[in-house]
Amino acid sequence: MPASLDDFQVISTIGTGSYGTCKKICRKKDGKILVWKEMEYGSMTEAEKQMLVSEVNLLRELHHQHIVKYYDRIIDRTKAMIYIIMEYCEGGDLATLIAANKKNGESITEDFAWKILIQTTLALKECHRRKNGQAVLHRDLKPANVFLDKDSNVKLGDFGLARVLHSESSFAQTYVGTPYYMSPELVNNLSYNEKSDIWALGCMMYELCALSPPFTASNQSELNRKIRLGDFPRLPLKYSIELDMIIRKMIQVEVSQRPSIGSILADPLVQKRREALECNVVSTRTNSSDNEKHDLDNIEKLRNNLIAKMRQLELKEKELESREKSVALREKIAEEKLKRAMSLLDQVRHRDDYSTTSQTAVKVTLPDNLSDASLKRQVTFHPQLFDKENLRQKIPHTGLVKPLQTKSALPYNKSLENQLGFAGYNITHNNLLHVR
Ligand SMILES: Nc1ncnc2c1ncn2[C@@H]1O[C@H](COP(=O)(O)OP(=O)(O)OP(=O)(O)O)[C@@H](O)[C@H]1O
Repeated sequence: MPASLDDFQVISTIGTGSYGTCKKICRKKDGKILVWKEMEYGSMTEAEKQMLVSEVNLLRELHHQHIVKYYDRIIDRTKAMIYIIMEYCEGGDLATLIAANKKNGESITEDFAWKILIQTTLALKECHRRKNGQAVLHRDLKPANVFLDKDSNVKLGDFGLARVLHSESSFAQTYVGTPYYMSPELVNNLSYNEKSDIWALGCMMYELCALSPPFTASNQSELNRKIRLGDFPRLPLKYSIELDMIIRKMIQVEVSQRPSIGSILADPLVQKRREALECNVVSTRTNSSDNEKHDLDNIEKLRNNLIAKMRQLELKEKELESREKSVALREKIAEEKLKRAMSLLDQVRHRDDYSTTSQTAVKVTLPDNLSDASLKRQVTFHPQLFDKENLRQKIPHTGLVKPLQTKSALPYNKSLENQLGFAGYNITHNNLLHVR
């Protein structure tokens, strides 16, 4: 029994396109959520109406996991309306995704781009499969016609409908989309073919990644000129050269240079990506072999994490080793300097021993700026005892001494400052000897 409008309950309006309004509906008998597209056919000729009906019937034969499933059509003659009932794609469409990414300054991942490319190609392959010797072309491949299910898998929509609605009919005149994806052969008024769908797929993939179509212009003739030239910028650098290359191949002005669906799918990189994609799909199911695979994946991940951590440790060890080496080197330099200082000090002592007078003693006073009278006294010490221990004994409470200008064989001079300074004493600019 054919379905009737009463079999469904409208839940909400999803949106309105060029040809009609899309509504979310519930099938009463089992509660299944679907959508229908309401289109008014009043302005169509009888031939167009027939064509529309036969196309919708054709859609029912297109069964593919990446094509929006068409369930039924209901014709309401009193209102001259046709309702096309289809699978509900809760992930929305790619046009909405592109707009959201543009707004939020985000972009899709490389993996997601490959997924969309592969799944849309598979959907096109199913459509391009010749029926009675004639390929079914999409003719309106664009982000707004590529939907996503709840797991972000592709569901190609509006298939075949575009074929009818874009024909040279009065109805087709209502099409108001901007033809950014028009291929050079269409710009040159040549016929649409399978490779025109490939061109559109390349343009769509480009826009999905770059968030802007490959060819843009403010008017149709400028756009046509750019399309004929076929020059467009590289994809943003975050995308691989391989992805850029495959999209570039699809957007080639020369039709024969564009790859067919078959050659896209035969590309080794596409095959590798496809295998990975199919593995992922399998691992999301819940049978035991999937669980085993999931476990193996987890072990592999853990192994990779361990390897990465070991590499980090190795790097840290190397860093520590080189730090140790540099500390050892610095210590060695310091030792040598100390040795040199001690030997200079020895030379000074030796020179002082050589002198036979009382000049061997160096008189030291506390600096004037120490106000405590008890501290303001002269201190005498022998250069032989000129080391930290003795100075501390001789000058309690302070490390400051002032060498007197005596007949000592140890006159204050810059070199002495350097020698003593290094050996543990500082002599400041006003002849203050500071014990460190
Ligand atoms: N099967 C579907 N599942 C979920 N949402 C859908 C489905 N088909 C269409 N939509 C949504 O309904 C709205 C209207 O879609 P429709 O296809 O009528 O027009 P359009 O694609 O936005 O524009 P145009 O008709 O110019 O291509 C869009 O927001 C679209 O994403």
